[in-house]
Amino acid sequence: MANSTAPTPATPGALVDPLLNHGAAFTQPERDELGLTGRLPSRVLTLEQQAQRAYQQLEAQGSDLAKNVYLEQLHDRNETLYYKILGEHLVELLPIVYDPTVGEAIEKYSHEYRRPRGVFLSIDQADAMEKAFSTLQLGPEDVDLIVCTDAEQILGIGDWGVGGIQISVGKLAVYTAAAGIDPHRVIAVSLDVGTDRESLLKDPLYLGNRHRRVRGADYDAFIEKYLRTASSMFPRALLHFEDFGPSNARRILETYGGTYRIFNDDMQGTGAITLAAALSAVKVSGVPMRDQKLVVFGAGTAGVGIADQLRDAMIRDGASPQQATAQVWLIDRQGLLTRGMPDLRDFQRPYLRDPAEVAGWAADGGAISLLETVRQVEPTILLGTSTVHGAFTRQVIEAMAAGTERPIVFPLSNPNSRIEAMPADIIAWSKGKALIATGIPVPPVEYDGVTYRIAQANNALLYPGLGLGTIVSGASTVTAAMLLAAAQAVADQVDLTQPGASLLPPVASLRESSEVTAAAVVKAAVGEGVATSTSADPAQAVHQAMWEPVYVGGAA
Ligand SMILES: NC(=O)C1=CN([C@@H]2O[C@H](COP(=O)(O)OP(=O)(O)OC[C@H]3O[C@@H](n4cnc5c(N)ncnc54)[C@H](O)[C@@H]3O)[C@@H](O)[C@H]2O)C=CC1
Ligand SMILES: CC(=O)C(=O)O
Ligand SMILES: [Mg+2]
Repeated sequence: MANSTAPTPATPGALVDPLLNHGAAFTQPERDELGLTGRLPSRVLTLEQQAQRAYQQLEAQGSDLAKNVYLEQLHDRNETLYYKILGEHLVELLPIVYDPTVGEAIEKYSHEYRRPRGVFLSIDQADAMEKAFSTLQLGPEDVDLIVCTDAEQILGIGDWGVGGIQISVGKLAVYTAAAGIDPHRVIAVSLDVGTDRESLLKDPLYLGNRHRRVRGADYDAFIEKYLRTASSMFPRALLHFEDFGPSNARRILETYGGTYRIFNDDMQGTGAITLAAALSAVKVSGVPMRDQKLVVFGAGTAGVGIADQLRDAMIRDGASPQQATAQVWLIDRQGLLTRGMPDLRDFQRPYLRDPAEVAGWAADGGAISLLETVRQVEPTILLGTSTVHGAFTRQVIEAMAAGTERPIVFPLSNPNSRIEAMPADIIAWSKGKALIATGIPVPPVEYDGVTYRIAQANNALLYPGLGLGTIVSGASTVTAAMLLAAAQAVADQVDLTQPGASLLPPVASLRESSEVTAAAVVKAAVGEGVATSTSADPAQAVHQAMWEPVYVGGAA
């Protein structure tokens, strides 16, 4: 049969644009005004009725990935409705649109693909960057936030090339659901520099650049061009960096942090939320922050970002810089990191141990294991940012519990397949003594008559409030004092009076918690002199800035 040349009937714009679409909730006058007469079933629904229907459809999906795909389709159809059901079911749906299910969506991106969301910037067409942003038709005042990734270290699952766009999309969804960042004023970006994952390079359906990662001077020039272009086209925007590889994450922040309004979530956001959990745990354990001994298992972007923040907290609590640094031990693939080892990274250097100090720790003269380090050091805090599932064995936890009364154990690796140990095991092995926070959401654990609520030390519990405070204050940079204010504000919201209490506020109260955190960040930005917009009442300014999922007249 010959293809028809007749034009396809046009779908009216108000039904196509997810930011404008109200679907069956368009009122009769709106339908007339927007050219929708006869293009919708006659009944006009409320947003609440639409949300009820969409939630029923969602619940009928057979798997978490299917739910993620359903929600993304809704996101692409009607953003107000998407955020309505996300906000109403945040505890249930955060793990679907974000960690851990987003990891699966990223792995399957090229196969589950329906339609694009965000801006795809290719290193092979670096000169088209400005043109690509221009297609959004947004002016210099119109953008508050851009989340970008080059996807080299997605969560704990490694390099996923262009599929990483979904982490930018997921992080933005959390910003809006958790802190009311206006979804009309944000952009998700993929910086496609290629991928080193063989399975993607061989996959005929892979949607990204089918070549290896570009590194070196060309990569650096591409990042610099992105920073220049994004910040000159959208000077108000906070530039959030997510899931870059360890060699680039810190370098980009350190090179450009003083010049551009950059935030590295894996280093700064993770460091701050872990500090908040540690502040709570220290209150319970009774060991002062200045005396904490920290073993980091997995000394990459997140692990050393956290070590830096905890070391600074020890210094603020009275330890000398030298003492605080000496109270941190890093373990990576080579075992305990000591001076003179090959393949060390610059950012690990402050914490390297003297080989003489640890001589004899390795039974066979080889690598010094986690277990041996725990036995020798008797740490008070054990941090997992290694992506090694099961690395915190019973022996490790028992050794830790033998050395300290209330061991603080934070297995932070995501997603579920990467966590270093499950809380139920850590609680049983430590006989209920461990103070725990994880990256993934974990249900409460019953042990010996106590209900242990497990804090989710995922940067999602902090970065939305930090971002909102940065946007409301118009801060020119994200300073250490703003990060500290956010961590302290999160920690201050925790009630630790009950045995087994969570070390962090629950996801159920994330929106309220983000509002409080944002006000503290605004005050810190003003105090630091980096705010460009001031208000007599920061809490009120934050409250007013928060977007709500409601239909605003016509197709607004
Ligand atoms: N809870 C949270 O908010 C966050 C959690 N993370 C999690 O932390 C993990 C690491 O993420 P990044 O720091 O971005 O990655 P990264 O690649 O920078 O760091 C991982 C480190 O673990 C080391 N490692 C791998 N195998 C090891 C082994 N067998 N023994 C010891 N060390 C080993 C690697 O060499 C690397 O230095 C991921 O699972 C990620 O999901 C990261 C950011 C935030
Ligand atoms: C939570 C997060 O940012 C990560 O796992 O990379
Ligand atoms: Mg991340």
